[in-house]
Amino acid sequence: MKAFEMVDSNPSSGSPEETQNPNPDGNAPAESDLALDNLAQKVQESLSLDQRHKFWETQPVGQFKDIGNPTLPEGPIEPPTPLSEVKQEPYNLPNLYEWVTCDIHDEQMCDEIYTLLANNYVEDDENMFRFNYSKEFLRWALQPPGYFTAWHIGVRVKTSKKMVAFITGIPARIRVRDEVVNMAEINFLCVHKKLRTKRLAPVMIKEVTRRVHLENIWQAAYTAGVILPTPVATCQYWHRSLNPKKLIDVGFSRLGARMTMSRTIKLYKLPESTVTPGFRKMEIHDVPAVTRLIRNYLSQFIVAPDFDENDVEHWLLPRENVVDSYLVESPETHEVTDFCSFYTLPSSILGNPNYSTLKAAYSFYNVSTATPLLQLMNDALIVAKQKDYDVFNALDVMQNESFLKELKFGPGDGKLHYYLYNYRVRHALKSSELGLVLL
Ligand SMILES: CCCCCCCCCCCCCC(=O)SCCNC(=O)CCNC(=O)[C@H](O)C(C)(C)COP(=O)(O)OP(=O)(O)OC[C@H]1O[C@@H](n2cnc3c(N)ncnc32)[C@H](O)[C@@H]1OP(=O)(O)O
Repeated sequence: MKAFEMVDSNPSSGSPEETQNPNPDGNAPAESDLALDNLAQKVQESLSLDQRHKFWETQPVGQFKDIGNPTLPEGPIEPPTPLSEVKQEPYNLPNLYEWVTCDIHDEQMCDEIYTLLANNYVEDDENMFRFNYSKEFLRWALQPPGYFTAWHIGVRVKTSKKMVAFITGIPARIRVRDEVVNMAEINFLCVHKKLRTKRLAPVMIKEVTRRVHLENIWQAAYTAGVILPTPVATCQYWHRSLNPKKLIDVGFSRLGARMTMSRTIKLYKLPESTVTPGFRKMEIHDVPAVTRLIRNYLSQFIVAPDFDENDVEHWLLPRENVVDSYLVESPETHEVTDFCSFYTLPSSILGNPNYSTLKAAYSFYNVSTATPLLQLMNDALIVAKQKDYDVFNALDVMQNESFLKELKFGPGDGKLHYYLYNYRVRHALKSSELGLVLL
């Protein structure tokens, strides 16, 4: 999942003239406002560090009180328990509700999950946009090689059978420094708006943990927009306008100071076609070459997935309206030298009379060896524009910082925190030390 990141409006941060996230007064904020914003965020973060976390304090995760303690070793926090000691029955839910294992192949089940998420999943702080994961996307996200149906967990109202909560896990091999760890990636935690703050989320998390343990897996990775004990890294989203007029009309971004609409449109204009010779869509026969390229590239990061060919075929082979992948095949040697990819995650635009959907592309995995990363990503922007996306989003993970400002991305105002369950890292990592993108 991603926090919804609306954009900071700091015109001096190297972001383009059109700044994003509207100010109520419609004026560009003064530097002093920005300093106050930063201060407010720091205060918020430290308050969150002081806050008690009744549930998270009981879990094998890095605790705030242990931050910076040099005596604690890196690695698993708790050893695995014998499988025979893992609780065999599901956790108790409040009486009105029941567990359901979700077979996402089932069209009706997929509809129910889609509807729950489309109406209740992540929104931005101002409740202007809500993630609208498509059904094809959910099927892709939940069925990687070796997935477990038992890890796709719903909660229904017993009487009406209405789906009111959801959480998922998928298996993944994730490398932390030299150690490849079998983990679960946890995502799509959602409780219906009418059932919030009733402590249902901790039960959902305990139940998915139990089901992951039953497969003899003891670690997990997840991301959240909220601060919990304790992030292993904190990233920022950046946004590159492709359709600035629409983004301004729907309140995603606003006209920069001293900018007109026509100047803004000109600022974000991209060439009609890509510029790199040999740039083409990835095909199935490219899987071995792309796997080699990506494995080699990801080896430089402290935390990264350990992709094999099956993973690359699943996660990176293009799927219409789900994931797009392009590569550069050298016209001379036919060697695959560069790769870029993005996934499709639209957002519903809430309460706008003219527009209902924001079409967003999210940068996924990118590797450059022969083509400068800047040029490769500019080509990715060009194809995204050709395909009618409104905005191209990227986190500041991997080497993304090297192209964000120059390619006219503007910084978002939210943060995305990365977490590991039952795995301690000694120091918080820089976002550029992360080689992992979760959906
Ligand atoms: C080995 C295998 C391990 C597998 C498990 C690994 C861990 C996986 C962890 C899950 C990774 C999920 C990754 C994603 O999908 S992140 C996406 C989360 N979803 C949304 O933001 C959608 C909109 N929001 C909601 O649906 C609800 O607000 C949710 C469901 C988020 C909370 O429901 P509600 O608002 O009704 O609250 P409550 O009264 O039931 O429960 C309150 C407790 O829940 C803690 N809380 C709140 N938000 C989150 C959050 N995003 N991750 C973890 N914990 C969270 C909170 O700090 C408090 O605990 P504590 O502070 O008192 O201690």
